[in-house]
Amino acid sequence: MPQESSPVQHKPGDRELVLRVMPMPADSNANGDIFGGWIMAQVDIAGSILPARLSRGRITTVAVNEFIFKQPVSVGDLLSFYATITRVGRTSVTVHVEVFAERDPENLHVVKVTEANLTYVAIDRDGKPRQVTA
Ligand SMILES: CCCCCCCCCCCCCCCC(=O)SCCNC(=O)CCNC(=O)[C@H](O)C(C)(C)COP(=O)(O)OP(=O)(O)OC[C@H]1O[C@@H](n2cnc3c(N)ncnc32)[C@H](O)[C@@H]1OP(=O)(O)O
Repeated sequence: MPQESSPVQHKPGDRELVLRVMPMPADSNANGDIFGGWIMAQVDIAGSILPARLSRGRITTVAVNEFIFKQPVSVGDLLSFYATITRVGRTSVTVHVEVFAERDPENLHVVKVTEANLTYVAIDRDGKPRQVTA
């Protein structure tokens, strides 16, 4: 664990658990699986954590470069979101997010359900791009 007062450093390639969440019945679609849009929203939040830390301020999502639903997600799956910074530009940061589902406590197994690449832009108070690092 970092000391409370020390800034957290992230280098491209470092993978970090940034979010854990369990979908509920209200997040289901007509097939009984979890809505893709719900998963996308969680991935957007998870992907924003490292760029927000790195840029030390406001960020916004500029692009979802790739998004793959590899396996359906079910109510009660424990989802873990791992993020890796893959590129740091002048004002933008690109992140790879992998989502794993831990399911079936009686026969516990872990499945990669989703992966995505997203790009975030550091913005100032007026919503204009600003440099990621000073
Ligand atoms: C404290 C620790 C805990 C942290 C914990 C904090 C949690 C923190 C939570 C925050 C929560 C956020 C997560 C919700 C995120 C939303 O919900 S965001 C909502 C949806 N997004 C929006 O509404 C954005 C709308 N778009 C815009 O406002 C403008 O297009 C932008 C993004 C400011 C960019 O402005 P622009 O003038 O077009 O900028 P431009 O100079 O052309 O490009 C800027 C950069 O973007 C890149 N770019 C542009 N288009 C693309 C593209 N299609 N693909 C890839 N890159 C592109 C450019 O290459 C450039 O990068 P650099 O070369 O400078 O590195």
